[in-house]
Amino acid sequence: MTTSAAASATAALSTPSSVNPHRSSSALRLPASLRRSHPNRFLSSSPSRSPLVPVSAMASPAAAGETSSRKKLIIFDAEDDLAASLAKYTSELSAKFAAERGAFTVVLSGGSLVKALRKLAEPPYLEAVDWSKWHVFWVDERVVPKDHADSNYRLASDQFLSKVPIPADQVHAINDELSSEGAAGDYETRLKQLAKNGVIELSPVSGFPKFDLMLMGMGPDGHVASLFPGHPVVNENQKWVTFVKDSPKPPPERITFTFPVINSSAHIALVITGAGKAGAVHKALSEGQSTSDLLPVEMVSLQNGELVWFTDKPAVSMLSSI
Ligand SMILES: O=C(O)[C@H](O)[C@@H](O)[C@H](O)[C@H](O)COP(=O)(O)O
Repeated sequence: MTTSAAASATAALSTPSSVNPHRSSSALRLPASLRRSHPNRFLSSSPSRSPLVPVSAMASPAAAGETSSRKKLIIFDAEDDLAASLAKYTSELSAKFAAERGAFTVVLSGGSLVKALRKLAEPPYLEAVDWSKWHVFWVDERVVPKDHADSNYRLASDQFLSKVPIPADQVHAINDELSSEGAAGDYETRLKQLAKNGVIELSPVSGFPKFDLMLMGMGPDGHVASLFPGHPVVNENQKWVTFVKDSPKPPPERITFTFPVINSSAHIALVITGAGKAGAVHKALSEGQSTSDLLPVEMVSLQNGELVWFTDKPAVSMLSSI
């Protein structure tokens, strides 16, 4: 999508303010193909000025006892705007969950997502966020020692966690002394204990853990967490945590949350930037595909929660061909 296409589309859609209190005056009309009923269809927006403008939402109204999910796609002019918006979004959820239940469970991926969190460790968020309520988890981890250059724990620790005062015993890293299979089982056992203690909520719908916020990236091939296209673990529907020994993205051994856990989340922020992701974004937002060849990113579909794609213009640059 060119800038001018985005700009001219920007004025066209108005979103009911009842759906979204943060409504921007600018919103994007997407092609009809993006507004149809595929589970991953979104409305979209291009907030160039506001720090947080989840402009459009597609909500399924929920009757009592039913589930509802909301999906948004936000397109930022610059990565710095994205990082500012992500910090605001996260801090608002932190305040909400800390007030509602005295804990905020946050799940991180590796990759470029971690850099996008940098503004949380700066004023005003550094002082304003109640870090004592945070419990941090990993949606996936490479099976390497914690001080290894490939470790997602180390990445998050170096770039984010070392800069904010989260109590050390609330940072739930994978046990790096175990095999991939052992580490996955151990992590699942620890999550179950934290669910028993009430730190992690359980979804009344699925019985799987319901994390307050997952912050995840997507690979150029459409993978999320360590759930890669065509790998059998994408179909795992019993375990909370599983492992792979043959990840196409090095290193090969990883542990990963399963889709039932990911899709039970209360909120997911999917951070997707750069032209290298444009093909997968295009595929994910295209119609006419069968449900048998879904990319992992297309399988992210919350039962009862909010999924927000935080993207930039290069990442959505192929959408004009839809
Ligand atoms: O450990 C990992 O490899 C990640 O958790 C992985 O799922 C990552 O988030 C994506 O590959 C996106 O990474 P980039 O944003 O760096 O492309």
